[in-house]
Amino acid sequence: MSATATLGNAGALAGSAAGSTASDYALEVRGLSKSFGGLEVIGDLSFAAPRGKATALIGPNGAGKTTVFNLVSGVYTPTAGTVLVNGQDITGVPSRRRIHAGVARSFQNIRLMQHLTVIENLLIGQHVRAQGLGALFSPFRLMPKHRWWKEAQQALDECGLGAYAQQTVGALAYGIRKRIDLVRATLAGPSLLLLDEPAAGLNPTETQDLLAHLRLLASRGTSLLVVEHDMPFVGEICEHVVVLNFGRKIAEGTLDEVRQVPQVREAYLGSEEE
Ligand SMILES: Nc1ncnc2c1ncn2[C@@H]1O[C@H](COP(=O)(O)OP(=O)(O)OP(=O)(O)O)[C@@H](O)[C@H]1O
Repeated sequence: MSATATLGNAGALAGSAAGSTASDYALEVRGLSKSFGGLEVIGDLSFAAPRGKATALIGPNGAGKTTVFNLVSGVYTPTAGTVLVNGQDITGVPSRRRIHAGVARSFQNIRLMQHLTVIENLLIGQHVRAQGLGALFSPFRLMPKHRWWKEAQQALDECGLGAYAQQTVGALAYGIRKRIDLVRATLAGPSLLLLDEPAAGLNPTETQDLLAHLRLLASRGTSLLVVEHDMPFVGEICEHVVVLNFGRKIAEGTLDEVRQVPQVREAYLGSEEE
């Protein structure tokens, strides 16, 4: 086992951030804590996600994975600790402005408008990119075929989804909708993309299509942080794995490395293997 398969927070940065420059990491969290009404849900969590790679955040139900996503994306304010994206401290940046720091996310539940077409949904997503005067002019309907429309169509084409552009989202298969939601999240060109259970509910073919889509994003330099229960999926795409239990990091390393950590086997993978 390498030194990166660390136990607990004592070794939190020993195998990740220490000795390297901040720019090596798409994401660093340092000493992150979050309490709700006096109940600590995330405790003194530190880890780093290498730039241009996929990192998995895994752990049993209730371990705190979604809470970490909410802290990184700014939905929650941490009780303590810092969040750095590409070396920039974004801890105090409001959620709506984190896209400008390079952070985008998808959700467990697809957030597309069912009654609109695929391209209309993507254009609405584009609206968050607009700042200043641009924000006053919705790209939706008012400016058909303008630059954002072309970018949205191009993004669909690149992922093999171009034929769906004019179809109503509600009529599409679940796996296609999930990938449309992924295109929506990537249109702003995030450097760090947070994916909450991207493979949940997908059949094997859809899962392979999603993997190809994510590999395309990674090949273009997008760093991924993935919460996922599907370990074969994690093994396919994630070069780095962080394991949480009861809001604390219990291991960090490759999937093979963390599988060997007794605490991980007890907390999560062990029970699955049994
Ligand atoms: N807003 C909140 N208020 C109070 N407690 C919360 C809140 N959000 C999360 N929690 C608690 O924090 C803990 C971690 O929840 P979280 O959803 O982050 O876990 P998870 O690892 O994502 O779980 P799952 O795999 O089931 O999605 C749970 O005990 C949950 O009840």
